Amino acid sequence: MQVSLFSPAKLNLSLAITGRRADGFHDLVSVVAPLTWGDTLHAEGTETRGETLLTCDDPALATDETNLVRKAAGLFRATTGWQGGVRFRLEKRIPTGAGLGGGSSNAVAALRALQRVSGCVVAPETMLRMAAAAGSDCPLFLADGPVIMRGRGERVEALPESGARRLVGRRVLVCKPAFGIATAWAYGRLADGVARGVAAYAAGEKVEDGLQRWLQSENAPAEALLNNTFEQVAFAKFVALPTLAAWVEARCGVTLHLSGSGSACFALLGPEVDATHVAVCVREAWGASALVVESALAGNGAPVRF
Ligand SMILES: C[C@@](CO)(OP(=O)(O)O)[C@H](O)COP(=O)(O)OP(=O)(O)OC[C@H]1O[C@@H](n2ccc(N)nc2=O)[C@H](O)[C@@H]1O
Ligand SMILES: Nc1ncnc2c1ncn2[C@@H]1O[C@H](COP(=O)(O)OP(=O)(O)O)[C@@H](O)[C@H]1O
Repeated sequence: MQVSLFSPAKLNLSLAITGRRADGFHDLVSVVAPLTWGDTLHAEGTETRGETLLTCDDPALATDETNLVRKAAGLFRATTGWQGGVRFRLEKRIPTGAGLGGGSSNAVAALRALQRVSGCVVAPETMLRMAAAAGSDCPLFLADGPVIMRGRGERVEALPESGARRLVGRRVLVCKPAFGIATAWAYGRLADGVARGVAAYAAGEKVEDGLQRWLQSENAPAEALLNNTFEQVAFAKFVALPTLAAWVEARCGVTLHLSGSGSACFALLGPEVDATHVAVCVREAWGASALVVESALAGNGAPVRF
């Protein structure tokens, strides 16, 4: 059997990091949505028992055991006992180190593909457990629409309909400079700040109150949701980010935000905004090597139940 699965990028519309846990990870509250833009993962069964083959059209991405597609396959085999062979082919479009969740999305696409290729029936709770073991950002990709993500990332619930309809279908412009930002660096920078007495974390209760208010205020636009704890540390270190944000705001009247730990930024585009004009401004500031993509927030509104 051969399957081809779309593996979307994500945007953290809101991202509040609320504190460091005893296990070294951080607790967060984030409204996250998949995009209509992303990678494609192809998978087919092979005759050789136990083999996992992986090729990728991006030569810069390692296809060894560090690749999250392989990690997901290892978790799937260990969990289900499946011993068949599989060949993956990854068509990569989402850049790494971007805060767009490309690797995490690929891991969930691999789990879904393996369900089909192996014929194993896997319960939703088991899919969630495997996804959470693959990476903090993986569970959110089990939903096909906007979610509220909590804990380390393993607690996901569908964004209530009143919120989802203000997000799904919104046009976005995503841009990324030539450099990336490592997630561990960004979390480490927050923790360093706290160690020096800086109030780097968001107050959990205030964040939850704000989110509930946004959900209940039917007229509050998606724009009122946007904030990201990482912006302060990322913008302080990587000055190309605030420089671009100021340039795009002045030239196009569009506000850029960081996605996840960066380095990708995004803007929600109103119907009046000419995305091509914004793209030209981004390239004027960051040069031709910058990635600029127009996409939309995706979702079918189906509830996520585990
Ligand atoms: C910041 C976020 C926001 O959605 O996204 P990205 O910017 O990576 O896309 C996520 O929390 C990233 O999740 P993910 O990229 O899966 O992280 P993992 O591979 O599990 O962990 C990478 C490293 O980040 C730190 N980490 C990650 C998640 C978390 N809740 N607390 C942490 O402290 C840990 O230092 C860990 O070693
Ligand atoms: N299939 C994959 N696609 C992208 N990155 C991967 C993959 N497998 C492993 N990685 C590694 O995972 C790390 C983070 O993944 P990435 O897609 O950049 O997510 P993010 O930028 O959202 O943290 C990168 O350092 C990358 O090398």
